[in-house]
Amino acid sequence: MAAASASSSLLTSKSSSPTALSWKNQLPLSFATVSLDCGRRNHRNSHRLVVFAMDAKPTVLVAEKLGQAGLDLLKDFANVDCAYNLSPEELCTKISLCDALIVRSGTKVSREVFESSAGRLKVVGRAGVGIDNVDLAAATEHGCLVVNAPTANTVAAAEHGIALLTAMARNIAQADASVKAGKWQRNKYVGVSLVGKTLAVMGFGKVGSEVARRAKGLGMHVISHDPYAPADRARAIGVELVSFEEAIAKADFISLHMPLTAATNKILNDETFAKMKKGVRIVNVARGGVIDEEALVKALDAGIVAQAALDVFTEEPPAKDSKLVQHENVTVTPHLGASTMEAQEGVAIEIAEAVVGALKGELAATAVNAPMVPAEVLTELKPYVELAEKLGRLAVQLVAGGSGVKSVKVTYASARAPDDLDTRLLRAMITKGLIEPISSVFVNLVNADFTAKQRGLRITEERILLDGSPESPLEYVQVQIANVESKFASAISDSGEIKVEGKVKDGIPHLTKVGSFEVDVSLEGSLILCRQVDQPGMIGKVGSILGEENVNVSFMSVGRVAPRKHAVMAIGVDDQPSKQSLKRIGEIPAVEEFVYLKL
Ligand SMILES: NC(=O)C1=CN([C@@H]2O[C@H](COP(=O)(O)OP(=O)(O)OC[C@H]3O[C@@H](n4cnc5c(N)ncnc54)[C@H](O)[C@@H]3O)[C@@H](O)[C@H]2O)C=CC1
Ligand SMILES: O=C(O)C(=O)COP(=O)(O)O
Repeated sequence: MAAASASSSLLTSKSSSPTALSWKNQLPLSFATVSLDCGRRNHRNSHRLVVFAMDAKPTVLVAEKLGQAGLDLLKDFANVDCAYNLSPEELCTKISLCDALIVRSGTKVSREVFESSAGRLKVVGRAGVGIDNVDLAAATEHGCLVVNAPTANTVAAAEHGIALLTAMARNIAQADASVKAGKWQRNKYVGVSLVGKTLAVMGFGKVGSEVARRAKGLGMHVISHDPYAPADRARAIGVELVSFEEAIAKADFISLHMPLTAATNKILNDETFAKMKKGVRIVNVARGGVIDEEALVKALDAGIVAQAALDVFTEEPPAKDSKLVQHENVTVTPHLGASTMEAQEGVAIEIAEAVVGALKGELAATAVNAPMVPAEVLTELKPYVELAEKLGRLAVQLVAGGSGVKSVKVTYASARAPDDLDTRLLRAMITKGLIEPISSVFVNLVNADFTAKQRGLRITEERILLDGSPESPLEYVQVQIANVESKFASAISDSGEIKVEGKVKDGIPHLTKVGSFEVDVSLEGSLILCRQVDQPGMIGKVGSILGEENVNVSFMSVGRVAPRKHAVMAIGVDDQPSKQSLKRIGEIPAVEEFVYLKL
């Protein structure tokens, strides 16, 4: 079960302490066995946490239409409840019965949704790219993983962008409506050519770069603004990255492909429209919010913007009498960028795999609010992950007095260069170990840093660079809690902190130091730490008390200062000794102090 405790903790629930809740208490699933298997899965680079469902399935609420192939994948693993067009209130009511939720862009996954789920919701899957409709901060605070499907609709969105660009330039929508109304207005619908014109692609990510590639094929001169895109990737397809000011000033056409963030909100506004070429044409298949829609109407009326083609709106659907939608120089579609048969099938599979994987405890490759750890790294770190959680768990159980745990220092000693050691996973597990034994909060990879911060727990990390060949990622890990008393005084180091140190030996986490005493005990089951006067027969005395009530001793080690002086004995036990036995151990005359700790 040692692997179970470490692995289940990665993304799921409290489980590793004997006193902690089991999976049954956390997920309304009757998961019986958990084990870690760091193999590759399909094409994805993700580790696996294998969970065997014995008699119940998780429930996945699909709140917007999803392709059949995705639904089929979900149904193999979960109960699937497809309920479309839910009001916010209905969603909040239903969510308390669901382990996962899948949405597209039409559902607001607000803080209320996470609050209403009362901890049951473990995964939100966004069947598409933009996660601006999901309250990520609230998800993280509630330990809920958010995954998206970032690749399957890229081409569809890019093709829609090009469709809008060409349709706008040649007045296709307006001309179509005119002919259908019985008119024949050949002079009214004279268009503009694309060839030789400058297109500014704003946001050179997946969609933007595909739009750029296609526009080059149409003979356009393409420039792009993206502060975070690598210039060589743009150069490779003949696109020059330029500043925002230069892009908007030079463009005949502007196509928007950035995410909606605080920085991009209303990035096209009165001020920026004023800097554009008169007669510029604008395409938006990103998010409505990147344009100040009132400012766009003004710019259209003033002739600064000759035309706009919009797939997305600040409010969707937009008001029926929206001036922007009704404007004769504006072409609109109802957020159709991702809506091709192919993209929807792809997105459905992509999100279903991500959600099922996350429910199984895998670290999702498309996690939006959790560190993504490549499979190779995870395979190597697995025993250290276990060690980290157990050291945190041990250290906090040694704390006494009411001052609270505020300041924790973690030291990683390794021969690896700091850049080769990503400690986020280890830090999250130490945090989990520190917090869970003393609270009802469950901590996972998603919410570890947030939970620590919220509790005023400051975790500082230090790395010690060792000489030698860096075969293993870490030589030892040390956890120190400052400014606290200990119920086991020997755990206080010479510098005044509670200190525990451990290492991985033959793939098994070991405790190797308590305070200033060196011990060596594998971190499995539970542990009795006992300081005694070093004298013969102590091991036998303690062993026979435990043996009398059939408590199996898995490990024993004695660390002493000097022969016949003080020694700390660490005893690993498979079963929990009775209070009576613990009392008897404490009554052995040579025993000066002892503590029983659950791992
Ligand atoms: N209309 C639709 O149905 C669809 C819309 N989308 C939207 O298209 C947008 C782009 O999607 P992807 O290309 O998949 O995302 P992406 O993440 O691959 O690309 C976004 C790019 O925008 C850049 N960016 C961020 N802040 C910027 C700023 N201030 N100025 C300029 N560039 C900035 C990023 O560096 C990144 O390269 C998203 O908003 C997404 O929601 C995506 C698919 C379908
Ligand atoms: O993937 C995106 O960002 C989209 O905008 C697509 O939205 P949709 O899934 O079609 O509601």
